[in-house]
Amino acid sequence: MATVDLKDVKKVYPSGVEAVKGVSIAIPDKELCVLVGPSGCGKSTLLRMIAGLETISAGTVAIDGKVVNAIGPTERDIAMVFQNYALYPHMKVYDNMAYGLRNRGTPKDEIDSRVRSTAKVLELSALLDRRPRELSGGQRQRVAMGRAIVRNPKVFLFDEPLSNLDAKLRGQMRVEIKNLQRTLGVTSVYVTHDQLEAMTLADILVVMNAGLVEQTGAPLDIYEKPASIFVASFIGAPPMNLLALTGSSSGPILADGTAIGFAAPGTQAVTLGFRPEDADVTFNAEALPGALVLPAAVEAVEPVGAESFLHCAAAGSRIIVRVSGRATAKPGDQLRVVGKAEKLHWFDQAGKRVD
Ligand SMILES: Nc1ncnc2c1ncn2[C@@H]1O[C@H](COP(=O)(O)OP(=O)(O)OP(=O)(O)O)[C@@H](O)[C@H]1O
Repeated sequence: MATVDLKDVKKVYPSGVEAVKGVSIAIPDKELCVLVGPSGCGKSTLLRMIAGLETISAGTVAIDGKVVNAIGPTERDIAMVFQNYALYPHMKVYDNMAYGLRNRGTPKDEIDSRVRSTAKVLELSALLDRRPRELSGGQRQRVAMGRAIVRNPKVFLFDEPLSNLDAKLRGQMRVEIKNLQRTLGVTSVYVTHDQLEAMTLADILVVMNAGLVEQTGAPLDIYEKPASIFVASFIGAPPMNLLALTGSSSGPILADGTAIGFAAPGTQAVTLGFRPEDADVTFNAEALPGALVLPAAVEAVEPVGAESFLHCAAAGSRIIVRVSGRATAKPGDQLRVVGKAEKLHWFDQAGKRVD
Protein backbone atom coordinates (compact mmCIF):
# COMPACT_ATOMS: atom_id res chain seq x y z
CA MET A 1 0.00 0.00 0.00
CA ALA A 2 1.12 3.56 -0.62
CA THR A 3 0.03 7.16 -0.73
CA VAL A 4 1.64 9.64 -3.11
CA ASP A 5 1.89 13.27 -2.00
CA LEU A 6 3.19 16.11 -4.11
CA LYS A 7 3.78 19.42 -2.32
CA ASP A 8 4.41 22.56 -4.36
CA VAL A 9 6.50 20.62 -6.87
CA LYS A 10 8.37 22.69 -9.45
CA LYS A 11 10.59 21.88 -12.42
CA VAL A 12 12.84 24.31 -14.20
CA TYR A 13 14.87 22.64 -16.97
CA PRO A 14 18.48 23.76 -17.42
CA SER A 15 17.31 25.59 -20.58
CA GLY A 16 15.22 27.82 -18.28
CA VAL A 17 11.84 26.31 -19.27
CA GLU A 18 9.53 26.30 -16.26
CA ALA A 19 7.68 23.07 -17.04
CA VAL A 20 5.95 22.62 -13.65
CA LYS A 21 5.24 25.75 -11.63
CA GLY A 22 4.10 24.53 -8.22
CA VAL A 23 1.82 21.49 -8.12
CA SER A 24 0.29 19.89 -5.02
CA ILE A 25 -1.68 16.64 -5.26
CA ALA A 26 -2.55 14.12 -2.52
CA ILE A 27 -3.28 10.62 -3.86
CA PRO A 28 -4.79 8.23 -1.30
CA ASP A 29 -3.81 4.57 -1.14
CA LYS A 30 -5.15 2.34 -3.95
CA GLU A 31 -6.52 5.25 -5.99
CA LEU A 32 -5.88 5.99 -9.65
CA CYS A 33 -4.97 9.61 -10.32
CA VAL A 34 -5.05 10.81 -13.92
CA LEU A 35 -3.05 13.86 -15.01
CA VAL A 36 -4.66 15.29 -18.13
CA GLY A 37 -3.91 18.38 -20.15
CA PRO A 38 -2.79 19.61 -23.55
CA SER A 39 0.64 18.96 -25.00
CA GLY A 40 3.36 20.81 -23.13
CA CYS A 41 1.35 21.39 -19.91
CA GLY A 42 3.99 19.53 -17.86
CA LYS A 43 2.23 16.25 -17.09
CA SER A 44 5.03 13.96 -18.32
CA THR A 45 7.60 16.04 -16.47
CA LEU A 46 5.56 15.65 -13.28
CA LEU A 47 5.27 11.89 -13.78
CA ARG A 48 8.99 11.59 -14.43
CA MET A 49 9.70 13.49 -11.22
CA ILE A 50 7.54 11.00 -9.29
CA ALA A 51 9.46 8.18 -11.01
CA GLY A 52 12.82 9.71 -10.14
CA LEU A 53 13.78 10.06 -13.81
CA GLU A 54 13.90 13.85 -13.52
CA THR A 55 15.30 15.95 -10.66
CA ILE A 56 12.86 18.05 -8.63
CA SER A 57 13.70 21.79 -8.69
CA ALA A 58 11.56 22.66 -5.63
CA GLY A 59 8.89 21.08 -3.42
CA THR A 60 8.63 17.47 -2.30
CA VAL A 61 7.42 14.13 -3.62
CA ALA A 62 6.53 11.66 -0.85
CA ILE A 63 5.64 7.98 -1.25
CA ASP A 64 3.97 6.47 1.78
CA GLY A 65 4.81 9.59 3.80
CA LYS A 66 8.52 9.38 3.00
CA VAL A 67 10.10 12.17 0.92
CA VAL A 68 11.84 10.55 -2.05
CA ASN A 69 13.42 13.61 -3.71
CA ALA A 70 16.92 12.31 -3.11
CA ILE A 71 16.14 8.63 -3.70
CA GLY A 72 16.98 7.03 -7.07
CA PRO A 73 14.32 5.52 -9.32
CA THR A 74 15.17 1.91 -8.55
CA GLU A 75 14.80 2.43 -4.79
CA ARG A 76 11.40 4.14 -5.04
CA ASP A 77 9.56 0.84 -5.52
CA ILE A 78 7.54 2.07 -8.47
CA ALA A 79 6.94 0.55 -11.89
CA MET A 80 6.42 2.56 -15.02
CA VAL A 81 4.54 1.62 -18.19
CA PHE A 82 5.57 3.65 -21.23
CA GLN A 83 3.80 4.64 -24.42
CA ASN A 84 6.34 2.81 -26.59
CA TYR A 85 6.20 -0.28 -24.29
CA ALA A 86 10.03 -0.26 -23.95
CA LEU A 87 10.26 -4.05 -24.33
CA TYR A 88 13.57 -5.76 -25.08
CA PRO A 89 13.12 -6.90 -28.71
CA HIS A 90 15.55 -9.83 -28.52
CA MET A 91 13.99 -11.32 -25.37
CA LYS A 92 10.99 -13.61 -25.17
CA VAL A 93 7.88 -12.40 -23.35
CA TYR A 94 8.82 -14.54 -20.36
CA ASP A 95 12.26 -12.96 -20.09
CA ASN A 96 10.92 -9.46 -20.63
CA MET A 97 8.62 -10.00 -17.67
CA ALA A 98 11.29 -11.69 -15.56
CA TYR A 99 14.04 -9.16 -16.29
CA GLY A 100 13.44 -6.75 -13.40
CA LEU A 101 13.09 -9.57 -10.87
CA ARG A 102 16.32 -11.24 -12.03
CA ASN A 103 18.11 -7.93 -11.67
CA ARG A 104 16.99 -7.77 -8.09
CA GLY A 105 18.25 -11.25 -7.38
CA THR A 106 14.80 -12.74 -6.81
CA PRO A 107 14.98 -16.59 -6.46
CA LYS A 108 14.30 -18.46 -9.69
CA ASP A 109 11.24 -20.34 -8.40
CA GLU A 110 9.62 -17.16 -7.21
CA ILE A 111 10.31 -15.44 -10.54
CA ASP A 112 8.73 -18.36 -12.36
CA SER A 113 5.60 -18.40 -10.24
CA ARG A 114 5.16 -14.62 -10.38
CA VAL A 115 5.66 -14.45 -14.16
CA ARG A 116 3.26 -17.34 -14.79
CA SER A 117 0.52 -16.08 -12.48
CA THR A 118 0.76 -12.56 -13.93
CA ALA A 119 0.71 -13.96 -17.47
CA LYS A 120 -2.46 -15.83 -16.56
CA VAL A 121 -4.19 -12.69 -15.29
CA LEU A 122 -3.20 -10.85 -18.47
CA GLU A 123 -4.03 -13.78 -20.78
CA LEU A 124 -0.42 -14.02 -21.95
CA SER A 125 0.23 -17.62 -20.89
CA ALA A 126 0.26 -18.94 -24.47
CA LEU A 127 2.61 -16.18 -25.64
CA LEU A 128 5.46 -16.51 -23.14
CA ASP A 129 7.87 -17.96 -25.74
CA ARG A 130 7.26 -15.28 -28.35
CA ARG A 131 9.35 -12.22 -29.00
CA PRO A 132 7.78 -8.72 -29.00
CA ARG A 133 7.79 -8.48 -32.82
CA GLU A 134 5.56 -11.57 -32.94
CA LEU A 135 2.86 -9.85 -30.88
CA SER A 136 0.04 -7.43 -31.69
CA GLY A 137 0.11 -3.90 -30.27
CA GLY A 138 -2.41 -4.81 -27.57
CA GLN A 139 -0.41 -7.90 -26.58
CA ARG A 140 2.79 -5.86 -26.36
CA GLN A 141 1.01 -3.38 -24.14
CA ARG A 142 -0.08 -6.27 -21.93
CA VAL A 143 3.50 -7.52 -21.65
CA ALA A 144 4.58 -4.02 -20.62
CA MET A 145 1.86 -4.08 -17.96
CA GLY A 146 2.91 -7.58 -16.92
CA ARG A 147 6.48 -6.48 -16.45
CA ALA A 148 5.26 -3.75 -14.11
CA ILE A 149 2.88 -6.04 -12.21
CA VAL A 150 5.34 -8.92 -11.50
CA ARG A 151 7.49 -6.53 -9.53
CA ASN A 152 4.65 -5.97 -7.10
CA PRO A 153 5.52 -2.28 -6.74
CA LYS A 154 4.02 0.25 -4.36
CA VAL A 155 3.03 2.57 -7.20
CA PHE A 156 2.29 2.22 -10.92
CA LEU A 157 3.09 5.09 -13.25
CA PHE A 158 1.56 5.11 -16.73
CA ASP A 159 2.83 7.49 -19.43
CA GLU A 160 0.23 7.57 -22.23
CA PRO A 161 0.28 3.75 -22.39
CA LEU A 162 -2.52 3.43 -24.94
CA SER A 163 -1.70 6.11 -27.49
CA ASN A 164 -0.15 3.68 -29.99
CA LEU A 165 -3.29 1.53 -30.16
CA ASP A 166 -6.30 1.93 -32.44
CA ALA A 167 -9.51 3.35 -31.01
CA LYS A 168 -11.26 0.02 -30.42
CA LEU A 169 -8.30 -1.60 -28.71
CA ARG A 170 -7.74 1.53 -26.67
CA GLY A 171 -11.29 1.23 -25.37
CA GLN A 172 -10.75 -2.43 -24.42
CA MET A 173 -7.39 -1.82 -22.77
CA ARG A 174 -8.86 1.11 -20.82
CA VAL A 175 -11.35 -1.22 -19.20
CA GLU A 176 -8.64 -3.83 -18.57
CA ILE A 177 -6.33 -1.33 -16.92
CA LYS A 178 -9.12 -0.03 -14.72
CA ASN A 179 -10.14 -3.54 -13.65
CA LEU A 180 -6.55 -4.62 -13.02
CA GLN A 181 -5.75 -1.52 -11.03
CA ARG A 182 -8.85 -2.04 -8.90
CA THR A 183 -8.15 -5.75 -8.39
CA LEU A 184 -4.49 -5.24 -7.53
CA GLY A 185 -5.25 -2.15 -5.45
CA VAL A 186 -2.00 -0.43 -6.42
CA THR A 187 -1.88 3.36 -6.16
CA SER A 188 -1.41 4.70 -9.70
CA VAL A 189 -0.64 7.87 -11.59
CA TYR A 190 -1.67 7.93 -15.24
CA VAL A 191 -0.78 10.59 -17.80
CA THR A 192 -2.88 11.20 -20.90
CA HIS A 193 -3.97 14.04 -23.16
CA ASP A 194 -7.18 12.15 -23.99
CA GLN A 195 -10.03 13.55 -21.95
CA LEU A 196 -12.27 10.50 -22.47
CA GLU A 197 -9.54 8.18 -21.17
CA ALA A 198 -9.02 10.55 -18.26
CA MET A 199 -12.73 10.71 -17.38
CA THR A 200 -13.29 6.97 -17.53
CA LEU A 201 -10.16 5.85 -15.67
CA ALA A 202 -9.71 8.39 -12.91
CA ASP A 203 -10.66 8.20 -9.27
CA ILE A 204 -8.98 11.58 -9.00
CA LEU A 205 -8.73 13.74 -12.08
CA VAL A 206 -6.12 16.49 -12.24
CA VAL A 207 -6.54 18.94 -15.13
CA MET A 208 -3.26 20.72 -15.90
CA ASN A 209 -2.56 23.83 -17.94
CA ALA A 210 0.78 25.56 -18.50
CA GLY A 211 2.58 23.90 -15.59
CA LEU A 212 -0.21 24.43 -13.07
CA VAL A 213 -3.24 22.50 -11.81
CA GLU A 214 -6.48 24.05 -13.08
CA GLN A 215 -8.77 21.70 -11.15
CA THR A 216 -8.64 18.49 -9.10
CA GLY A 217 -11.61 16.28 -8.25
CA ALA A 218 -13.82 13.34 -9.16
CA PRO A 219 -14.29 13.25 -12.96
CA LEU A 220 -18.04 13.86 -12.93
CA ASP A 221 -17.77 16.66 -10.38
CA ILE A 222 -15.31 18.38 -12.70
CA TYR A 223 -17.57 17.76 -15.69
CA GLU A 224 -20.57 19.21 -13.89
CA LYS A 225 -18.76 22.13 -12.28
CA PRO A 226 -15.68 23.10 -14.29
CA ALA A 227 -13.67 25.66 -12.35
CA SER A 228 -12.64 27.62 -15.43
CA ILE A 229 -13.27 28.12 -19.13
CA PHE A 230 -10.10 26.11 -19.79
CA VAL A 231 -11.50 23.07 -17.95
CA ALA A 232 -14.97 23.55 -19.46
CA SER A 233 -13.47 23.46 -22.95
CA PHE A 234 -10.99 20.63 -22.30
CA ILE A 235 -13.24 18.13 -20.50
CA GLY A 236 -16.21 16.92 -22.54
CA ALA A 237 -16.58 16.13 -26.24
CA PRO A 238 -17.98 17.95 -28.05
CA PRO A 239 -16.82 20.76 -25.77
CA MET A 240 -19.02 23.15 -23.83
CA ASN A 241 -20.64 25.94 -25.86
CA LEU A 242 -19.38 29.35 -24.76
CA LEU A 243 -21.05 32.69 -25.48
CA ALA A 244 -19.68 36.15 -24.69
CA LEU A 245 -21.94 38.42 -22.61
CA THR A 246 -22.14 42.13 -22.12
CA GLY A 247 -24.12 43.67 -19.30
CA SER A 248 -26.97 46.15 -19.50
CA SER A 249 -29.33 47.61 -16.92
CA SER A 250 -31.98 45.08 -17.96
CA GLY A 251 -29.66 42.07 -17.75
CA PRO A 252 -27.01 40.25 -19.77
CA ILE A 253 -26.90 40.58 -23.56
CA LEU A 254 -25.23 38.21 -26.05
CA ALA A 255 -22.82 39.29 -28.80
CA ASP A 256 -25.62 39.68 -31.39
CA GLY A 257 -27.71 41.86 -29.05
CA THR A 258 -30.07 39.09 -27.85
CA ALA A 259 -31.15 39.72 -24.26
CA ILE A 260 -31.07 36.47 -22.34
CA GLY A 261 -34.10 37.43 -20.32
CA PHE A 262 -32.96 36.48 -16.85
CA ALA A 263 -30.28 37.52 -14.40
CA ALA A 264 -26.72 36.26 -14.28
CA PRO A 265 -25.29 35.28 -10.89
CA GLY A 266 -23.70 38.57 -9.79
CA THR A 267 -22.26 41.17 -12.10
CA GLN A 268 -18.96 39.43 -12.83
CA ALA A 269 -20.07 36.95 -15.49
CA VAL A 270 -18.86 37.78 -18.99
CA THR A 271 -19.13 34.29 -20.51
CA LEU A 272 -22.07 31.94 -20.55
CA GLY A 273 -21.63 28.22 -21.16
CA PHE A 274 -23.81 25.18 -21.70
CA ARG A 275 -23.02 21.59 -22.58
CA PRO A 276 -24.27 20.27 -25.96
CA GLU A 277 -26.59 17.84 -24.14
CA ASP A 278 -28.07 20.51 -21.89
CA ALA A 279 -29.94 22.19 -24.73
CA ASP A 280 -32.74 21.15 -27.01
CA VAL A 281 -34.03 22.44 -30.30
CA THR A 282 -37.55 23.49 -31.23
CA PHE A 283 -39.25 24.78 -34.35
CA ASN A 284 -42.05 26.33 -32.24
CA ALA A 285 -42.11 30.00 -31.33
CA GLU A 286 -43.76 29.65 -27.92
CA ALA A 287 -42.49 31.74 -24.99
CA LEU A 288 -40.18 29.80 -22.68
CA PRO A 289 -39.61 31.98 -19.61
CA GLY A 290 -36.57 31.11 -17.51
CA ALA A 291 -34.84 29.21 -20.34
CA LEU A 292 -32.01 30.40 -22.58
CA VAL A 293 -33.61 30.74 -26.01
CA LEU A 294 -31.34 31.33 -29.00
CA PRO A 295 -32.53 31.74 -32.59
CA ALA A 296 -30.18 29.48 -34.54
CA ALA A 297 -29.35 28.39 -38.09
CA VAL A 298 -28.35 24.77 -38.58
CA GLU A 299 -25.06 24.56 -40.48
CA ALA A 300 -24.30 20.85 -40.30
CA VAL A 301 -25.72 17.66 -38.85
CA GLU A 302 -23.43 14.86 -37.67
CA PRO A 303 -25.28 11.61 -37.01
CA VAL A 304 -23.18 9.23 -34.88
CA GLY A 305 -25.82 6.53 -34.29
CA ALA A 306 -27.38 6.83 -30.88
CA GLU A 307 -27.22 10.62 -31.11
CA SER A 308 -26.66 13.45 -33.53
CA PHE A 309 -24.70 16.68 -33.22
CA LEU A 310 -26.30 19.80 -34.66
CA HIS A 311 -23.76 22.48 -35.51
CA CYS A 312 -25.53 25.84 -35.44
CA ALA A 313 -24.79 29.53 -35.81
CA ALA A 314 -26.44 31.33 -32.89
CA ALA A 315 -25.93 34.64 -31.11
CA GLY A 316 -22.85 35.45 -33.16
CA SER A 317 -21.15 32.15 -32.24
CA ARG A 318 -20.95 28.54 -33.38
CA ILE A 319 -22.61 26.11 -31.00
CA ILE A 320 -23.25 22.36 -30.92
CA VAL A 321 -26.43 20.71 -29.66
CA ARG A 322 -26.54 16.98 -28.94
CA VAL A 323 -29.91 15.40 -29.73
CA SER A 324 -30.73 11.75 -29.19
CA GLY A 325 -31.16 9.42 -32.14
CA ARG A 326 -31.74 10.69 -35.66
CA ALA A 327 -32.01 14.47 -36.01
CA THR A 328 -35.13 15.88 -37.68
CA ALA A 329 -33.35 19.19 -38.37
CA LYS A 330 -31.24 19.59 -41.50
CA PRO A 331 -28.67 22.12 -42.73
CA GLY A 332 -30.32 25.45 -43.57
CA ASP A 333 -33.14 25.07 -41.00
CA GLN A 334 -33.93 28.02 -38.76
CA LEU A 335 -34.88 26.92 -35.26
CA ARG A 336 -34.52 27.84 -31.61
CA VAL A 337 -31.97 26.33 -29.25
CA VAL A 338 -33.33 26.11 -25.73
CA GLY A 339 -30.83 25.85 -22.88
CA LYS A 340 -31.92 24.63 -19.47
CA ALA A 341 -31.47 27.55 -17.07
CA GLU A 342 -30.29 25.31 -14.21
CA LYS A 343 -27.60 23.81 -16.45
CA LEU A 344 -25.93 27.06 -17.44
CA HIS A 345 -22.34 27.84 -16.45
CA TRP A 346 -21.02 31.36 -15.88
CA PHE A 347 -17.42 32.60 -16.03
CA ASP A 348 -15.78 35.91 -15.14
CA GLN A 349 -13.26 38.05 -16.99
CA ALA A 350 -10.37 35.85 -15.79
CA GLY A 351 -12.19 32.75 -17.07
CA LYS A 352 -13.00 31.50 -13.56
CA ARG A 353 -16.35 29.99 -12.65
CA VAL A 354 -19.02 32.22 -11.06
CA ASP A 355 -21.74 30.44 -9.05
N1 LIG B 1 14.39 17.86 -21.24
C1 LIG B 1 13.78 19.03 -21.42
N2 LIG B 1 14.49 20.17 -21.50
C2 LIG B 1 13.88 21.38 -21.66
N3 LIG B 1 12.54 21.53 -21.75
C3 LIG B 1 11.79 20.42 -21.68
C4 LIG B 1 12.34 19.12 -21.51
N4 LIG B 1 11.34 18.22 -21.47
C5 LIG B 1 10.21 18.93 -21.61
N5 LIG B 1 10.46 20.24 -21.73
C6 LIG B 1 9.48 21.34 -21.85
O1 LIG B 1 8.71 21.37 -20.68
C7 LIG B 1 7.33 21.62 -20.97
C8 LIG B 1 6.49 20.48 -20.45
O2 LIG B 1 6.80 19.29 -21.16
P1 LIG B 1 6.11 17.89 -20.83
O3 LIG B 1 6.73 16.86 -21.72
O4 LIG B 1 6.12 17.65 -19.38
O5 LIG B 1 4.63 18.19 -21.29
P2 LIG B 1 3.42 17.18 -21.53
O6 LIG B 1 2.23 17.83 -20.94
O7 LIG B 1 3.75 15.85 -21.05
O8 LIG B 1 3.32 17.21 -23.11
P3 LIG B 1 3.08 15.97 -24.14
O9 LIG B 1 1.66 15.52 -23.96
O10 LIG B 1 3.32 16.64 -25.47
O11 LIG B 1 4.11 14.93 -23.81
C9 LIG B 1 7.26 21.82 -22.47
O12 LIG B 1 7.32 23.21 -22.73
C10 LIG B 1 8.49 21.12 -22.99
O13 LIG B 1 8.94 21.70 -24.19
